[in-house]
Amino acid sequence: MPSAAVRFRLERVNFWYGSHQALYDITLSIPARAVTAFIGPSGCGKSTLLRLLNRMNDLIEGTRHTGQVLLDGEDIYAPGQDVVELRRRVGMVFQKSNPFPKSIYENVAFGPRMAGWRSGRALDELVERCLRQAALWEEVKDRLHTSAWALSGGQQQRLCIARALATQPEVLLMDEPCSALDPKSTQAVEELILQLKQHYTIVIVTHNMQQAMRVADFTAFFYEGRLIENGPTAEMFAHPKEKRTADYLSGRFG
Ligand SMILES: Nc1ncnc2c1ncn2[C@@H]1O[C@H](COP(=O)(O)OP(=O)(O)OP(=O)(O)O)[C@@H](O)[C@H]1O
Repeated sequence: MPSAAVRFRLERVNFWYGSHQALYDITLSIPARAVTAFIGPSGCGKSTLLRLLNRMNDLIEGTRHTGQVLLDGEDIYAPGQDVVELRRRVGMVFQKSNPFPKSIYENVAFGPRMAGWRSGRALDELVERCLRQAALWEEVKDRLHTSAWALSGGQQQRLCIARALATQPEVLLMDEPCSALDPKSTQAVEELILQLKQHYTIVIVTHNMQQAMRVADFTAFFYEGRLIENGPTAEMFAHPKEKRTADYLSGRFG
């Protein structure tokens, strides 16, 4: 990849669910303060690879990997690594928005409270800042203490982004964040992603190639657990080097 600072570096990563190998020999750099998209047909391992980046796969019994996953040069799987701190640094937003059954305010305040923040002005300011960053503040500022479940799907997804931002992460992992959203909400979330990349490293799994074109600086194409090709998005879409990439991008399969 080009000269941008590397945030994640994967070195020869293999991954298994029990005896089923889902990833093969993945070597890939993920640049800082840019958006990287993982694309490829269903089941090719995009989500598995995303979950390796903040050790969410640890929660699935019977999984194991070989190779190295380096964050700022440090192996996140090395003995003694603090997984709670890792997940604070590497936040995650899921396909289906999943606000807690609490108020809008408490959804955003949840992570900071777990980290020891008390009620007060500093917490109010943090909640406001995150809601502003998630482009939701104007829509909810008069009803912060009402249920998050009363928000629309697109608003709930932006709330989940605000909640992820509240622990002050460095990286945001997004697993198909727009797949349950209508076009207008999708546009709002995409605009947000473009804003956020100024401060955060973003990795997004998407089935939507137009979305990858619109938001991603870099794209990695996977097929049957292998990384087939990666590089700057515009270049890869215009001139794919591999036939399988070209076939996928042209809609011939997937
Ligand atoms: N919890 C699990 N237990 C066992 N196998 C799994 C599990 N999750 C995923 N797999 C398998 O690992 C492979 C990769 O799955 P993964 O969900 O990473 O693919 P994906 O590219 O994200 O797919 P999709 O686009 O459909 O979400 C698939 O063969 C899948 O069946």
